[in-house]
Amino acid sequence: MLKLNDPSLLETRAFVNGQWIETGDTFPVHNPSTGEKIADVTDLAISDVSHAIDGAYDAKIAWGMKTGKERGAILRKWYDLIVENVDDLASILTAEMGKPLAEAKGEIMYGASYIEWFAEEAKRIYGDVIPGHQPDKRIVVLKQPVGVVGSITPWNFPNAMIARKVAPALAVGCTFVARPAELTPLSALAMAVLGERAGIPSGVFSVITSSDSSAVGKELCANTKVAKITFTGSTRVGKILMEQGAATVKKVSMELGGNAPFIVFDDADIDAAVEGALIAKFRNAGQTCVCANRIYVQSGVYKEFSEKLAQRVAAFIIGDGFGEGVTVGPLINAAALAKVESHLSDAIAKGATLATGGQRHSLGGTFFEPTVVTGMKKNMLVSHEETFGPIAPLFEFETEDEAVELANDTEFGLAGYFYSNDIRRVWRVAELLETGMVGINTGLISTEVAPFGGIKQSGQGREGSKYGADDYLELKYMCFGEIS
Ligand SMILES: NC(=O)C1=CN([C@@H]2O[C@H](COP(=O)(O)OP(=O)(O)OC[C@H]3O[C@@H](n4cnc5c(N)ncnc54)[C@H](OP(=O)(O)O)[C@@H]3O)[C@@H](O)[C@H]2O)C=CC1
Ligand SMILES: O=C(O)[C@H](O)CS(=O)(=O)O
Repeated sequence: MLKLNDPSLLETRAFVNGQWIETGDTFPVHNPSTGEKIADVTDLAISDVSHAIDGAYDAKIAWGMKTGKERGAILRKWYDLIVENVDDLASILTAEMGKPLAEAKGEIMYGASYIEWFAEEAKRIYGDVIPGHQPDKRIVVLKQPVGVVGSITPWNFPNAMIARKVAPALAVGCTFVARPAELTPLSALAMAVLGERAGIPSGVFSVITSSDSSAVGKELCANTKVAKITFTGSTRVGKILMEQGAATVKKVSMELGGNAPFIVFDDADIDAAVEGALIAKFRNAGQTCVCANRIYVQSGVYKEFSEKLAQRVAAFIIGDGFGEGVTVGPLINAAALAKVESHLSDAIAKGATLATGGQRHSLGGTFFEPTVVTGMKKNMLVSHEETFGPIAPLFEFETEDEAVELANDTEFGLAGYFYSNDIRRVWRVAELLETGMVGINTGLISTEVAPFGGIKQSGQGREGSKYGADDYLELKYMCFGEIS
C-alpha cells in the first residue's frame, strides 16, 4: 500500500466540473515494478466527457474575465501546493509509472516550473496598437484565449506533460479538459486535488479518466465546444487526432515522436560526452521523446567513447523505482519490452556487437538491462524507429557532412545533440540539424524557459518559454473608423 503524508492525494474518482465522480465502472492501475494493482479508477462514459466539455464551455467566460493577475495568483497557489506535496506526488508517480523516485521528484518540480512560469506570464499577455492605414483609422490587436482546450497526454511523464499544457491554457483564460493515459491517471487526479485547493473554479480544469482513449479523442475532436486539442504522444496518434480534428477545424498543438541523433565529434570532451549520453539516453529508462535514439561517434574517438560509455552503463542500478539508489526502473509494459527486444535482436542479426547488457534483467517483469551496442548500421530498425527503451546504439562516422546527413535521415525532428569544442563547427551543425531543439555539449535540454517542440513529423507548436502562451491565444484586430 502506498504510504503518503496526505492520503487524500491518492484520488481514484474522475474530476468533472468541480465534482468528484464515481460511475461504478472502473479500470485498474498497476505498478510496473511489481505488477501489483494500486487502484481502481473511475471509467467515465462518453456522456460524462461531453458533460465536462459543457462545464468547461460554461466556465470560460467568467474565467476569461478575471484579470491576468487574478488567474496568475491562483496558478501560483497551485504551484506552492504542488511543491509542498512533492514527496507524495512523486510517490504516486513512481507507483503508477515506475520511474525512480528521484526522477519522479524531478518531474514534479519540472512540471511545477511551468505552472510557476505561466503564473507570472498571465499578467503579460500584451496586444498591439498599429498605426492606422488611413487618417481616420485606429487599429488595435487583442490577444484572446482560444476557449475550451482538450488535452491528451502520455504515460511517461504523467504530471509534467499535463502541467506543460494546462499552465499556459489557464494563464491566458482558457478552460481545460484533461484526459491522462489509462496507465497513469493518478498523477493527473492528484494535480486536480491540489488545483481545487488552490481555488481553480469548477469547470476550469477537469480530469476525465477513461479506458477508451479512442472514444474520448473522437468526442474531443468532434465537439464544437472544444476550440483546441493539445496532444503529447506518438506521431501515429497525433495524425489520427489531426485528421479527426479537421472536421471541425480544430486548432492543434502536437508534441509527437522523436528519433534524436547524438553526435560525438573527435574534438569533443569525451568524458563530458559520456555524461551527456547517459542522461540523454537513459533518463526514464530511455522512455522519453527527446532521448538519444541514435549515437554517432567520429572514428577517431569511437573506441574511447564506446568503452567509457559501456563502463558507466554497466554500473547502473536497476530496480523498483522506490528502491534505494535505483537509477533505472522498469519499462512501462510488456509491449514496450517487446519493442526493445525487437530492435536489439534486429541489430545483432545484422552484425552489431553487444558492449554491455542486452537481455531481460534477472528481476524479471519488464526490467531490461541498460545496453550499449556497437557496430550499428543504417539498415537497422533503430535507425528509423524510436526505441523508447534503455538501448544506446553506437554508429561510427568519418566526416562532419556524413554525420549531419545521417542525423537528418529521419521523418522526425524533435531533439538533436552533439559534442564539439570547435565554435565554427558548433554553428554549422546546429544550423543544419533538422530538429526543433538542439543540445550542444549537454544531454539535458528540457526547461520551462525555452520553447519545447519539434518539426517535421515530431509535431507543431511550442510549450514553455515566452512563446508558450501563443498556442492558447487568438489574435483579434479592431479597426476604429471616423476618428478625426
Ligand atoms: N513530443 C513529446 O513531448 C513527447 C512524445 N511522446 C511520444 O509518445 C510515444 C510514447 O507514448 P505513448 O503513450 O506510447 O504514445 P501514444 O500515442 O500511444 O499515447 C499517447 C496518449 O494518446 C492516447 N491515445 C492512444 N490512441 C488514441 C486515439 N486513437 N485517440 C485518442 N487518444 C489516443 C493514449 O491513451 P491510452 O494509452 O490510454 O490508450 C495516451 O493517453 C512515443 O512515440 C514518444 O515519442 C511521449 C512524450 C513526450
Ligand atoms: O518525453 C517526454 O515526455 C518529455 O517531453 C520529456 S522532457 O520534457 O522531460 O524532456
